[in-house]
Amino acid sequence: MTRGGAGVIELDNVAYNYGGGELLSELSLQLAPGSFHFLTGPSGAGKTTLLKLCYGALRPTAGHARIFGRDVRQMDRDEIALSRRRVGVVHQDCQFLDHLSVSENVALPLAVAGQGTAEQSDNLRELLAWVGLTERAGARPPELSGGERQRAALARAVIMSPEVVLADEPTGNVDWEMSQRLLRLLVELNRMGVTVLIATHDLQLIRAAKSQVQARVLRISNRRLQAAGADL
Ligand SMILES: Nc1ncnc2c1ncn2[C@@H]1O[C@H](COP(=O)(O)OP(=O)(O)OP(=O)(O)O)[C@@H](O)[C@H]1O
Repeated sequence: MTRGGAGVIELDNVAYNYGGGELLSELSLQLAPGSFHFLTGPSGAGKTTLLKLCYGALRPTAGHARIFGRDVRQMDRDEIALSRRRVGVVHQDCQFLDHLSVSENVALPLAVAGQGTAEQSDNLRELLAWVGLTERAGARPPELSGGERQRAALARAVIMSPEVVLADEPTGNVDWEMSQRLLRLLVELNRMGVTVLIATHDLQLIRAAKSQVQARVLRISNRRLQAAGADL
């Protein structure tokens, strides 16, 4: 079976363990097209691991992970790489190449996909303006502030016009005003139809989002995924 339900990404009774006992168990998640989810839970609970299961960087040790209806177990590396063009990831540590400029880092997924220079520069200009980094296009990543890094990481995640964005602590290490700005960008993407999942410790951010978007809040607790309490 490769076809699942209606989710763009689905985890079906998934477990994961890195070799030292089960980190995630009996975990099911369906990201419906255009939905907005927050994923929370204590440090070390497995949020980053769950995100990696969602984009095929890890394969479940039990259960099924489906990306656009395809079971990850049945996808080879090439197919996973292709599906990654449809899933933008904002990594917790940004993962920039420090010897390249901001614009080169943001454009990297386009270059890897072999897309032409004219197209690249149009997309790139638009995107850098969207995240407010036009003036910083030539800077190297180590010269950026925390908020600039996070915005550059978001721009890189969406340069391939993905259908899904998975953001791992996209507002880590930035002040409240900047975290609101990043949230607005993610909400804007969602309004354009992009499915969004944000992993975050920041419960204040989740509360602030409630007035902007209808979001489902999930929490990893004791290896399992559950709906967060109404206090959030
Ligand atoms: N490659 C790995 N090999 C072995 N253990 C790992 C690996 N990656 C993560 N872990 C362990 O799995 C657990 C969950 O890590 P993960 O990064 O998924 O949690 P998290 O909820 O995202 O944490 P944080 O909120 O601190 O970022 C941690 O105990 C971590 O040490």
